[in-house]
Formats: sequence, C-alpha cells, structure tokens
Amino acid sequence: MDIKKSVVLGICAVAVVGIGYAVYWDYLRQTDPEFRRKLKKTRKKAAKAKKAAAEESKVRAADFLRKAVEQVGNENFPTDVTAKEKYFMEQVAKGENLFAKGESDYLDAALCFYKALKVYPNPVELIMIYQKTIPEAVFNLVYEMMSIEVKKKQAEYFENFPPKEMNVKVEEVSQRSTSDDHVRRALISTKDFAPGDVIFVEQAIASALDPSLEGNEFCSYCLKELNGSEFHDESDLFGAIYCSESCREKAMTEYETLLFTTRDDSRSSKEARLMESVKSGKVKYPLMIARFLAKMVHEETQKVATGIEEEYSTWDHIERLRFLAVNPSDKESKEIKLMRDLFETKVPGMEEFISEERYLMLKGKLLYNAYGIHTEHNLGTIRENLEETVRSSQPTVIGAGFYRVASYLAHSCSPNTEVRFPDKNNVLSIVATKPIRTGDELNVSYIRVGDRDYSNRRNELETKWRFKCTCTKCLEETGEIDTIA
Ligand SMILES: C[S@@+](CC[C@H](N)C(=O)[O-])C[C@H]1O[C@@H](n2cnc3c(N)ncnc32)[C@H](O)[C@@H]1O
Repeated sequence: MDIKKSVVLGICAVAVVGIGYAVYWDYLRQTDPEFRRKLKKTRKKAAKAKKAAAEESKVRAADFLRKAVEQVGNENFPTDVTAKEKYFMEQVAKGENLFAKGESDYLDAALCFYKALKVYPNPVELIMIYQKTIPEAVFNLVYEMMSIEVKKKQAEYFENFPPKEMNVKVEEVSQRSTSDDHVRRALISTKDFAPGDVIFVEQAIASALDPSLEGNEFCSYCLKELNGSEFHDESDLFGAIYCSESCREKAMTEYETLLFTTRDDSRSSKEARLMESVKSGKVKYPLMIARFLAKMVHEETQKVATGIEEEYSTWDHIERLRFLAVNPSDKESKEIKLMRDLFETKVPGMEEFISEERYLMLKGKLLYNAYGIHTEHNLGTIRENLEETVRSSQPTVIGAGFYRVASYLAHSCSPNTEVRFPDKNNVLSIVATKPIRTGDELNVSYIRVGDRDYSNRRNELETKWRFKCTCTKCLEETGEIDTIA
C-alpha cells in the first residue's frame, strides 16, 4: 500500500470512528437524562472556569498596569537632553524586542513604551506614532496606563492643590439653610490668622480692564495705573499700553502676539471686530476669554518646547470650577463666531475647540467666579456692567480677574476675610478681617454690603449666584438665627 492510499484509508477510518462516536454521543444525549445532566454540568463548569481564567488574567493585567503607573510615578527620569534621548531609545528598543516575543510579553512591552513617553518632549505626537507602529493590543495597554495616570492625578487634585504654602484647602461642606440642603466646595484655613494677616496671594489666570480704560491710563496686562511711563508695542494696532517693559513682554508672550499682532488694522479685521464688540458691549469677558484661550495655546507650546509640564494645566484648574449655565442667544452666537474667526487663522484646529458648549461654559465660569479689581482711585463713572456678575465688595472697579484658588471662597455679609489688591494691580491678596482658627471656613463678601438691608443683599445674591444667604448677619436681621441648628 502506498503512502498516499494509506493516508486516505487512515482518514476514512478516523472519519468512521468519528461519525460512530458522534452518533453514540447523540443517542446518549437524547435518551439518558443522567448523562444529559452530567453533560450540562460539565459544560457549565468548563465555561465558568474559562470565564474565571479570563477574569483572573484581566484582574492580573489591571493590577500590573496600576502598579506600573504607581512605580513609574515614583521613578526619577533623566532630565538632560542627551540622557533623555538615550533612555528613550533604550525603552523603545526593549519594548520592540518584548512585543516580538509574543503575547505573554505584551504587558512588559507596554510598560517600556509608557516609560519612553515620560521623556519624550511631545507625548501626543509619540502616541500617534505608537498607534501606527506597535501592535494594537500593546497600544491599548499603553493607553490604559495613560488613562490610569490621568484618573489618579485628577482624583488626587484636591490633595495637591492648592499648594500647602497658600494656607488653605478645598473641602466639600454640606450647606444647611432654611431653603435647601446642598453640598458645596469651600476654602478652609490650614493655619491660625489674626486680623490683617495675609492668608494667600494669587496671580490671575486672566484679567481685563474695563473696556473704557483699555489704552487709557491703566496697564493692559497688570491693570496698574500708569505714572507717565507708557510702553507701547509697535505691532499692536489696538492701542494697548503697559506700565513696564516687563508687563509688555509678558502680554506679548502670553497672548498679545497670538491675538492682536496683525498687519490688518481695518475696521473689518477679526481683531478689530473683537475689540469693537468688547467696547460697544462694555463687557470684559470676551477679551478675558480670548486671553485665556491664547494663554492655553502658549502653555501647550511651552510644554512642547521645554519638555517641562506643570502638574495641572490651566484647563485642569478651570474644569473643576462650578458655574451657572449661560443660555445661548444671538449675542453668544455672534461672540462665538468672532472668537472662532479670530483663532482660526492663528491656531489650526482651534476653531473646532471653541465649540458652543465650551464657549458658554467658559463664559459661565468667568461670570460666576471672577472678582472685580478695585483700586483706591475715585472712578465714579465706572460701574460694573449689569450682565457681568463679577464679585466685588467695592462700588467701583477698574477690571476683572479670574483666579484658581480664590474662586472657591464662599460669601458672607459679615466675612472673615477681604479681597485686596495691595499693589494696585491684578495680584489678589486674601486678608483676614477677623481672628481665624485652623479648620475655619473662609469667606468674603461677593457684594457691597454697606448699609443695605438683608432683603436687598439677598436679592442680588439670589439673582447673580442663585443662593439664599444664611450668614449670621442675614439671620440676625431676619430673626431666623434660632431656626438653624
Ligand atoms: C463662585 S462659587 C464658590 C465656590 C462654590 N461654593 C463651589 O462649590 O465650587 C459661588 C457659589 O457658591 C455657593 N455659595 C457661596 N457662598 C454661599 C453661602 N454663603 N451659602 C450657600 N452657598 C454659597 C453658591 O452656590 C454660589 O453660587
């Protein structure tokens, strides 16, 4: 018998045995209930074991990834360029060798690629390269590590921010008032203070002068009054003036070059239209939003250029601030169009980032959280625009500023702290006005109190910040003091 035939016969014999066994099997299945029961049990057990094994390997992988992120977070990475390059090349080569070995080494391979990301100057670009060059399963593991890291960082936000030296922490407090119960975030003192003590000092994320003062006596960057010495920028066709060379330079680097350096000074230019809308609407927030967005772009480009990344970006800080929703109207649609037109030619893709939802959110956050910046000058003609609900206990303000930490301060008509601008610019100081103990909640007055009665004050607070003030002063005046435990 030749080999070919024997192979065919062999196959036939196996097939016959196979068919015979299948028939016998089917017969048992149909006729023997005990067999059927056992069979079902065995199948269930096998499926269960398979599921458990898959679960276990998933849990093991998740545990590996979590621990890996933790370990990488505590690692010291090289800082100088040559050492970074060397480390990067080593990790990438190691990762490639590992994934070539097969699935069992995918986790270790992913860890190498994740470590390489830590020293690469433009991580977003590298992720895009990974997506095209490494196996999908490994890429997904790298991606998973990145999202664990982001979630961990976000979850720890209020443990790391505000920094310890600011003497305050953000905590959730439950508000028991006569009208409603809700949880709100508040600033709690981490030290004792006497009246007059400065609790913290804070730089603005973005600020803007009242439009009537732009280009006129006040510094466009720090909002300080000029004392004769003005610094103009030749390329700025919109008349911003500065109190010092340093302010001019900062404005140029952070936002001005991006926003307003243009060869087109016609009234129809995008820049001119934005300024026209700010001035005619007598509102500060569009300029603040434009500056804020430009600053974000600057922050991102700096990150790529220097490889240095702050623990939390400005966007991370902003994201957490609460706000009141702004309903879209024609006015907002026009503002959004203006903003998109302005950015579209300057930063590709930015016009998509400025979605209606994002713009309204930013506007809501600014109006809800910003502080009016006051000076001691007698500026009787300058009044807060009614639409701009910036917080201020002073009747006159020269502009507004948006701050990361001070945003969390609650209101009281008889507050234990005060917002001050001691250098007569946009740098804010929170100063104790009463003795403060560690653990006390800090508050400021969102509105001018003076001799206004409680219903007048409550009206303003309810209209602008949608809460009913139940501070001791209000409760004393209303006689409600005993109704709150
Ligand atoms: C600018 S935010 C302050 C931070 C805010 N508490 C948070 O949770 O992020 C203003 C909002 O805080 C709340 N708030 C401030 N002072 C309050 C007070 N005395 N009583 C109740 N709610 C207050 C109100 O909801 C108000 O609209």
